[in-house]
Amino acid sequence: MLGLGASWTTVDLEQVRRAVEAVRDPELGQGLGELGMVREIRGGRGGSVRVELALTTAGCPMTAELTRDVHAAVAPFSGEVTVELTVMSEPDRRRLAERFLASRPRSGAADARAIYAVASGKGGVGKSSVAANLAVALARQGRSVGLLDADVWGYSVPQLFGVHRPPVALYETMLPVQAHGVRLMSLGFLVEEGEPIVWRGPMLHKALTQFVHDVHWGDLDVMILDLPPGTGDVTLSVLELLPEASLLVVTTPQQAARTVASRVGVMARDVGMPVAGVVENMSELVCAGCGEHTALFGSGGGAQLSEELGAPLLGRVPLDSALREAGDAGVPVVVSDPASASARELVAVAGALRPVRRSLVGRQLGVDPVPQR
Ligand SMILES: Nc1ncnc2c1ncn2[C@@H]1O[C@H](COP(=O)(O)OP(=O)(O)OP(=O)(O)O)[C@@H](O)[C@H]1O
Repeated sequence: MLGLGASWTTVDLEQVRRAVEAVRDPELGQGLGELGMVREIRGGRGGSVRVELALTTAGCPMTAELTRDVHAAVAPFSGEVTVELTVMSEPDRRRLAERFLASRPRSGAADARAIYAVASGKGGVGKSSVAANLAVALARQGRSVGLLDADVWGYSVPQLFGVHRPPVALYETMLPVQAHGVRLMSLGFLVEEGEPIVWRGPMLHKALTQFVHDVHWGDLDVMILDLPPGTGDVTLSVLELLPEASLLVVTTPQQAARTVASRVGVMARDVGMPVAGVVENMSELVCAGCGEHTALFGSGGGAQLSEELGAPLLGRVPLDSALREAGDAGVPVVVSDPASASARELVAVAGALRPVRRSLVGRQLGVDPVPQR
């Protein structure tokens, strides 16, 4: 109360401040109070409130979402809310970056409680679609999830999540882009849309090392890697950087696809990497009208591969136009059409995932469900 007449504010500004401080920054995933972004909060005539926030960068891509969330948080206390956005001073940005660096898990993404590297023998079998939807399904089950697009030449995470903005960079650290509850990083965020990556091996290795170690992933329950198809250099680099990863192999039911996918399994065995499971994608096509099942790409590839690799077949995702349309629209199918056959199967795969640790005696050890926080 400022005591400037009956028409002046009767709003409890301390209460408003607490509500604003509790709003989570959509990009940074932390409370605005904790991030030091809440500046002045002033009451005005007729119970109106003016909230001043300092953003990390002038071009912050999430201002609309942030403003909306602050309005919603203050609405119960005040009739009219104005949100004014300014930019942090350099010393404040530096302080925030230092705090991020100090609180960063020592090995970045490698400290995630479970790491799954999603691989395939060849391109186009739906590896990225599976990786993206598993990440979102796990996030919707309450896990903190990161998705690193290591498919450097064929990056598709920006398209699958419908985000094409660069990540926020704060001095020596970069913050993952958040979408559908998942923390994302992809080379595709750092180049112009559609621009090809023509980097040589050492540059790619350096970029991936930075993605793993220098990005502020925060405390992750699950890290999912979308590997390039096959068993090339980039795949080996990533697996070296994340030695605790277990492999998830995606294949179609087709015998030819199964054969090339089994090479990935051989590579995993050679580098001592456990295989968490196999996902068969583009299994039967189910006719929406008559319910008839058609094995467009043959059948049995997933089951055979699972037997060959001694790893469980975690699911058979049908060919489904809902999944393809969702990918084109930039909203993963588990969000856009959760009742579709493909979404239901992908959620079931997420529920069946179990990390497998390397055993000291050469035997794989199954451990309990994706660890809880
Ligand atoms: N179950 C499915 N039903 C229908 N369409 C699918 C299914 N899975 C994937 N697709 C579609 O197939 C295409 C290839 O999928 P995706 O990009 O996920 O494959 P990929 O194995 O990651 O390919 P690459 O390795 O070449 O990037 C996409 O257009 C995707 O929408």
